[in-house]
Amino acid sequence: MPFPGPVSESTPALTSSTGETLTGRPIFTDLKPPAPKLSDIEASKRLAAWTAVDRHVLREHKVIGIGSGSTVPYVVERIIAQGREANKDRVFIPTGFQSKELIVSGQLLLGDVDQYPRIDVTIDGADEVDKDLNCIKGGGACHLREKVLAEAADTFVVVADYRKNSDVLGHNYSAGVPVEVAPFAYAKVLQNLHVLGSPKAALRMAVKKAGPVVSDNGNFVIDAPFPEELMLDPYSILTKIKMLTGVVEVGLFCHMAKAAYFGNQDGSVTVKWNDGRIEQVASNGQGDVHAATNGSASH
Ligand SMILES: O=C[C@H](O)[C@H](O)[C@H](O)COP(=O)(O)O
Repeated sequence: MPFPGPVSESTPALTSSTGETLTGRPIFTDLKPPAPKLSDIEASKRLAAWTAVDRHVLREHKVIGIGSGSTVPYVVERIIAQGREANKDRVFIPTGFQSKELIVSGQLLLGDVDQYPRIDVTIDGADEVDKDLNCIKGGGACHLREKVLAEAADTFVVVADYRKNSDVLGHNYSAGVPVEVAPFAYAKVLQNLHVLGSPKAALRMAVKKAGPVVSDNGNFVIDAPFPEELMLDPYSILTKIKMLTGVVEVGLFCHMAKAAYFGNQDGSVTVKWNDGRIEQVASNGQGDVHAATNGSASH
């Protein structure tokens, strides 16, 4: 795949309208969307992904984590658009089969987290993000590797379309909390989850295969929906589930993301920061910041 688009190599340092420290040299690329025209949702994903890459994947970043899901191809697209020069001495760490394919087909250098346990920036999608930047992840069964890459990163950034922007986890993504389990322990963990307050927790079944979904790590996945009163405190649920023997990882990412970018239908981007600020970036790139109040972060 060619590296499209001209890239300015002599861009001055960016000062964010949020006061966010964007100390490095950003790499500006052409923001005009290429043909063909995308649906509203796809355009929103692309907008979020491109904005996040422009702000967080900087010249000095050499080890970059690439997440999973339907928004991530736009992340890779925008990184490729930064040009061969910017990417020639970078290494990209995938969170699973899909992102590995994106990296390889984009002719980017593939690495793994065992070689690079410290990552400059990881950008990933999410199934839902609440007002405190807690996320449900794992709708694609990738959350174990995703969490390792998020933890390993100096900066972890989430990108998504407006449907993922929520006040309370579970409002928009009702399938439940994804729980990766060792296959032989799944029935015991299911019972434990029922007792913990998720009576409808169920093994995730494959669609075009008889039997359960098997993760990239060879494990099963349980989806455990919890009532709103429990989802108000996702960290507490996370710790309880994580203590169950047989659980490999839980798709609740608490206190991890620095910022979440949501593309909106009107062409703007809502950015929720981990200090509570909410920034509206208009389609002309101008930011408008206000503090989050009374949980009104949804767009
Ligand atoms: O396991 C999958 C990942 O956590 C994805 O990042 C998440 O499911 C979001 O995927 P999508 O952007 O396709 O909704």
